[in-house]
Amino acid sequence: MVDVTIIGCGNLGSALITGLAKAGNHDVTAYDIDESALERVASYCERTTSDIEEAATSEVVVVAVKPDIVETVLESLELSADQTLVTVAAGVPIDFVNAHTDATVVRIMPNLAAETADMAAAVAWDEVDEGVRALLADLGEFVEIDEEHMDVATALNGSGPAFVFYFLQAMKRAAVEEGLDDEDAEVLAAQTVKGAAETVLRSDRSVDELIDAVCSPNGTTIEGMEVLWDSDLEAETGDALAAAARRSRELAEEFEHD
Ligand SMILES: NC(=O)C1=CN([C@@H]2O[C@H](COP(=O)(O)OP(=O)(O)OC[C@H]3O[C@@H](n4cnc5c(N)ncnc54)[C@H](OP(=O)(O)O)[C@@H]3O)[C@@H](O)[C@H]2O)C=CC1
Ligand SMILES: O=C(O)[C@@H]1CCC=N1
Repeated sequence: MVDVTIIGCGNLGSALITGLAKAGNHDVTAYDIDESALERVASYCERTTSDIEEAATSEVVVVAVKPDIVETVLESLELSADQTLVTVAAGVPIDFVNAHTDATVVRIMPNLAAETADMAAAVAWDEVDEGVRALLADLGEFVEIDEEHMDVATALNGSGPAFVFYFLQAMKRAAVEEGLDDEDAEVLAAQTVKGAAETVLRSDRSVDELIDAVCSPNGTTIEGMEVLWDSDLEAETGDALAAAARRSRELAEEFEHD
């Protein structure tokens, strides 16, 4: 059992706590200044606290507050060199966190699918931290990257779930327009996205080969694919990803000027 504290139990922190509870390999302490946030996660963790000193005793401490609150939290956290501090905040550089703590700093870009242990995460570290590796492995898939690529990871797998939710909803709405029941359309759209993603992860075939495999000659799929290939969807998706990455770089600049 690795002792983990999650500081900030909002959207992301609560997803991490719920996912870790399912995996069952961590002793989790939840810390937040908002009592109602602690109440919402209480059944998924060993203890909740609003005492920062109690929160600071774990081997791994994850700071999951908004980027502009990170400095305040770091200033109140007394960690030692044998502890690990995990930062998840968009745009907050490792150097900035290092300047505020004696702990080993690991930067990750997680996502909301931590809740179901289907998280995609990118991690940047000077050397592998076994405690964090075990935590990430429990919550889904992760890749190791250089910190300079954190902005694009933030756009791809941090913001990415929102982009996919949007596409899923567009598919669902179109099916409802065609007459399908709302709930049935949601189940079919969501399971289709999940199954397609799982197929990409598990298959040896490329995405183009998989598209080909669905497109029967003179069948239905090719009619829909012709519409997508003729549209601006690929370029617009690229623009969305670039906008999110640009914002991550902007946030980082704010910390560099501190
Ligand atoms: N949401 C996402 O999908 C992802 C988020 N992230 C990163 O995770 C971080 C958190 O995002 P998110 O969960 O969406 O934010 P939320 O606002 O949902 O959660 C933050 C939580 O921290 C609490 N909080 C505020 N100040 C303090 C403090 N001083 N000490 C402890 N807790 C505090 C907030 O309380 P209150 O509401 O009362 O202010 C809230 O409960 C961000 O840095 C973001 O960049 C990374 C990847 C994905
Ligand atoms: O929107 C944000 O800033 C955070 C970081 C990635 C996902 N949510």
